[in-house]
Formats: sequence, structure tokens, C-alpha cells
Amino acid sequence: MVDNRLLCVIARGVASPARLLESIGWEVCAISDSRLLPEASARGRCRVGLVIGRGLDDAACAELDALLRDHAGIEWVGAFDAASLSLPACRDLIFEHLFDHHSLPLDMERLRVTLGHAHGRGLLRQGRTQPARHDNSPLIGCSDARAQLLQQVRRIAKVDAPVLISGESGSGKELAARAIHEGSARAAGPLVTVNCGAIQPTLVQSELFGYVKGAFTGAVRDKRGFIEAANGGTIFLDEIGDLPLDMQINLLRFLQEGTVNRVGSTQPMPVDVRVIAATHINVEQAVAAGKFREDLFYRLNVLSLHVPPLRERRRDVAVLAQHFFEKFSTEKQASVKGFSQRAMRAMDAYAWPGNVRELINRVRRAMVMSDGRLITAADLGLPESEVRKPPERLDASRMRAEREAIQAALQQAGNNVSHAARELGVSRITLYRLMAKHGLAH
Ligand SMILES: Nc1ncnc2c1ncn2[C@@H]1O[C@H](COP(=O)(O)OP(=O)(O)OP(=O)(O)O)[C@@H](O)[C@H]1O
Repeated sequence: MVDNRLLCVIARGVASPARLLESIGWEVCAISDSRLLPEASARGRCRVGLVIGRGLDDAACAELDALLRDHAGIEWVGAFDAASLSLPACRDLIFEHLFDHHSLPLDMERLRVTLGHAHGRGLLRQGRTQPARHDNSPLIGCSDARAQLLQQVRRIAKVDAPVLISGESGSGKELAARAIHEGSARAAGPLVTVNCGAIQPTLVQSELFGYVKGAFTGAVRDKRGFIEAANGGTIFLDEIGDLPLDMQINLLRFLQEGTVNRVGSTQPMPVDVRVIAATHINVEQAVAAGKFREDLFYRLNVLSLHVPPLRERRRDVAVLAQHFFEKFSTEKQASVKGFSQRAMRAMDAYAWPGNVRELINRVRRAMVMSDGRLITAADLGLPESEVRKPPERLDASRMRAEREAIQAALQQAGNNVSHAARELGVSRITLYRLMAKHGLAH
């Protein structure tokens, strides 16, 4: 991977950054003038950048802010002195643009590890910039869970049996039902969606099965129900767990016989409808509690599909957020240009109890509320999350453990190398060699 280990360095207040970074093991491309940066990154090999700043002021931070914003495709790491770090503008830089930051003077070993992680992240980012949309599915995402879901949807669409979709509210059950219908042989027929929980219990029967003139007061003419309206297509019964028990038996009869009886009529009417039901409750538990008919459960659950909650497919979060950001940007002339790194981290860390629906609402609201160029975690109404450090590489942790053990042994032995070597179980010569390796002067 040597060919990609080019480090673009912008230094402010540091005389010779290339010399400072001699031992880093990367090819260093020091940029003295911001106009040279596009040229350097255009060489296409530069995935990681390092900003070194000593004695920064607000103007220098503003210049760096513009520069980093223009080169957001590079994973930037920062290194600043304590005075710069105390500046709010410098802290904003860190949170808006940087993958990680260090304080000066540099700990070369730590920096080498961070740059390695930044490089790895750059590679990952390359693979995920475009959401997996080549399949033309309305289900946006790039996680393995979403790929599996699509595969199941395709299989289920090929057969004509009833389907029971489970999943938390807002996770995309209705969207999955639509995808099944649209991928099935019934795609040219209607898709009728009924929210069973939203219909008054007294009206469920007439809404689902229809009625004939004179069936009850107000039935002034014949009316077909939702099931008949879906003839030749699919009926999607959302929140099936809310269907009253006495209605469940009628639905079961329809599933068994393929006919409906309008209220007030004894004439069964054949209908050709595929049923897809969905619920956010655990139907097996509802069956055990006597709230859902077991026979209906088995009749509906011929094919089952589970839509995982968003927190179990975190890789979809950024892609979905970006998708809806772009969608709403075209709806109205938005001044916001995207999400800040901090906002991305906050979304990544959040549990999304309301799933995709909640994400859509938060993005839409943030686009209205934001008064900056980038959406912040606060605009999204999310708590700021700590920077999640990637796990340390094994060789780096071995090095760190070795150095710490030597330092501790030397300290305990009052810097007596022979004593420390004995405590560590190595020869004096070996300890001298190790001390030199870790830059521990005696
Ligand atoms: N993978 C996805 N890609 C794009 N949009 C999605 C995705 N999943 C869900 N949505 C959108 O999120 C919103 C909620 O999804 P949907 O209505 O399908 O959820 P649900 O599980 O049926 O919710 P409920 O149980 O509350 O009815 C919808 O606007 C839907 O279009």
C-alpha cells in the first residue's frame, strides 16, 4: 500500500514540517501555499492530510476552514499547540473537519497509528460514497442487512402466498410491502394499504368487506370494501395486531376461502387478492396472551419478513441522511451544504428509536433550523458524541505495552538499568537496545 501513503501536510507556525515528520514512514508532501493543495490532492494518491498549527489566530483558522472544506475528500488529522487548542475557532475546525487530532509536541508513534486509521477510513469512505442504488430499490442503504432484506423481498415477490412483516415502527415495513407488490406478478394490479389500528372498531367489518344497500342505517347504496378494491392486486394490512378478535375470524375465512361477504349480504363474492400483513408487536406473544388468533397467525405467517431496526444497520444511517438531505434540498432552495462531521458522528451514535421515519423528520427539521453552512448535531436535536477512536492496531499496542513496561521498571529501579533488566527478565544489553528503540534516554 506504499503508493497510497502520501501525506499532504499544511503547516502554520511550524518551520520545517517535512523534517518534523521524517520518521513517520509516509511520503510527505508539504504544502506551503494553499493554492498548491488542489494540485497535490489531484495527484490522486493522497487520502490523508495533516494540519499542523502553532499559534493560530481566528484569521488562520478561517483560512484553514475554507481550505479543508474544499478538500473534504481527504481524511484530515490535526496537530495543534495548547494555545491554538484553546481558541473556539480551532476547536470548531477539529469538530467540523478532522478525523482526529493530537497536541504538540507530537508523539510520533501515536501519530503513525492515527494516520494509519485515517488511511483505512479513507479507503472505506471511497467504497461507500455512493449508496447501493444500482438495484433501483426504493429501500435506500448500503448495509449487509439491507442487502439481505432486498434478497428476501425478491424471493417473496416471486410467490403468491400471504406474508407477515415484522419490525419496529418506522423501520420500513410498508416500503418493503410495496417492494414485494411491485416485484410480483400482481404489480399491474392495485396495492391497497389499510391501517387496521386507525379504523374505528365498529367500522372495521364494513370498511374491509363492504356493505349492501340497507345493511344498516346510512347504507344508502352498495359499497365495496378494501379487500374487493384490491382485486387482482395486493392488500397491505398494517398494524394487523390491532384487528379486533371478531374481525380476525372474518379475515381468516377470506384467507381460507378466497371470498368476501359484504355486510348485509349472504352472497360470497370471489376475490383474487394477496395479503401482506405487518405488525410492530410480537404476534407470537399476542397469540400466547389470547389477543391474536393462532389459526390466523399461521395463515398469515406462511412467509415472514423481518425489517431490522436502523440501529442494527448503522451503515445505512449516513446514506439515508444524505439521500433525504438531497431530496429536501431540491424541494426548497436550501443554504445548508451538508452535514458536519460532528453531526455525522452524533447520528452514528444515536439509537434511532423511531427508525427511518425519525431520521427523515430530524433531517427535514435540521435543514430548516440550521443557520450555518453545515448541519450540526444540535440542529438535528441530537447529543454530541465523543469521537469514537478506531481500535488500536496490534503492533501498535505491543509497542505501547513494551514501552510502558520498560518505563515502569526503570522508574521502580531508580533508573538502574541492571536492576530494571532483571525485573523485566531481559539482559542489560537487550534493555539498552529496547530503550534506544523507544527513544528512552538513560
Ligand atoms: N430503506 C429506506 N429507504 C428509504 N426510505 C425509507 C426506508 N425505510 C423507511 N423509509 C421511509 O421511512 C418512513 C417510514 O417507513 P414505513 O412507513 O415503511 O415504516 P413502517 O415500518 O411501516 O412504520 P409503521 O410501523 O409506523 O407503519 C417512510 O417515509 C418510508 O418511505
